[in-house]
Amino acid sequence: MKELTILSGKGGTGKTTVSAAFASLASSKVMADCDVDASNLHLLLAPEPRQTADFTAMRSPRIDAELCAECGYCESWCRFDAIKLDFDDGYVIDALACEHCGLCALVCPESAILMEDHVCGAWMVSDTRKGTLVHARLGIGEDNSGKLVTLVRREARRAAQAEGVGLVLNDGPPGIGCPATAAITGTDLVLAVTEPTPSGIHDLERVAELCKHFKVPLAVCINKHDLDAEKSAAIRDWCQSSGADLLGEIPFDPAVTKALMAQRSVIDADCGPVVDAVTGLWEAVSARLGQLPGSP
Ligand SMILES: Nc1ncnc2c1ncn2[C@@H]1O[C@H](COP(=O)(O)OP(=O)(O)OP(=O)(O)O)[C@@H](O)[C@H]1O
Ligand code: SF4
Repeated sequence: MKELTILSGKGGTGKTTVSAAFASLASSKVMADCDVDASNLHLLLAPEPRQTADFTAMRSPRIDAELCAECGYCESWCRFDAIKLDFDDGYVIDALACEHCGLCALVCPESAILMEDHVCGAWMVSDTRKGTLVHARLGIGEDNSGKLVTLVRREARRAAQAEGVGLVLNDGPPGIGCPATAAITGTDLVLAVTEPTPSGIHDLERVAELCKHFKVPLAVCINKHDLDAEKSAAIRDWCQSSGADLLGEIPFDPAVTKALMAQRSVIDADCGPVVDAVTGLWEAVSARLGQLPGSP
């Protein structure tokens, strides 16, 4: 089984546009929406959930006032200043400052601090007109998005195995933080969708560093390449000098936004020259995946 993760660093470069197009072009695959903070692939795929489950993760610690000896040990260890002495309530935890590291529970000599799980989101396995989609929803203000991305990927691989499907397509999150890291570790190939803008180029370099660190091969696609010829040339040069495979370039076309507003992929909406560009990109990505170790 092969796993492709589509990333960008900068948000809004066209990850979901490309992921939805690949979902239309790949004959056999399971899709995973790894943008759990602001998922939007489901808007294009009209999923019908066939399995729904709670996502539980570690919450803020709770101090049991009965057991607490008010020694102040936890306060002195907490590097986030999240534990304070309240003259009425004894030692209390500031939920906004707490980073859930759990150190206080480890150091408390009275075992007075409890770490409890709570429901902070949900994940779903759904039927769509393009095949199975695994997606998730993180509650407002909740942490643990990296953990939820890992869960979504695991369930997508599980579904692919059960269905005898050889490809998992991950629509990745923006940025290079914890959710992006969780979306690329152990994946076979990252396709970075970039655009010819200063932040597009800057964030492409950051994605490349991340891929290098986790030893994941990087391929690149320039979306809206005709909006700035000079910056697109700079991206081509960068790909050549850094050894990243430039696998395709997609022109700007207002029909793309119209297609997405009609909840259709650019392939299904037959978006003129964009269709040829994305089809060529998909063929190049498939060929690249086929050359990777472990391919039939
Ligand atoms: N080639 C293109 N021509 C014209 N508009 C485009 C093109 N590609 C993407 N867009 C538009 O850019 C916007 C962002 O695209 P998309 O949602 O695919 O990006 P994203 O990287 O998934 O964003 P996010 O980081 O928010 O998930 C959308 O309005 C889309 O219609
Ligand atoms: S370390 Fe334990 S006993 Fe000491 S103040 Fe903190 S919660 Fe109370």
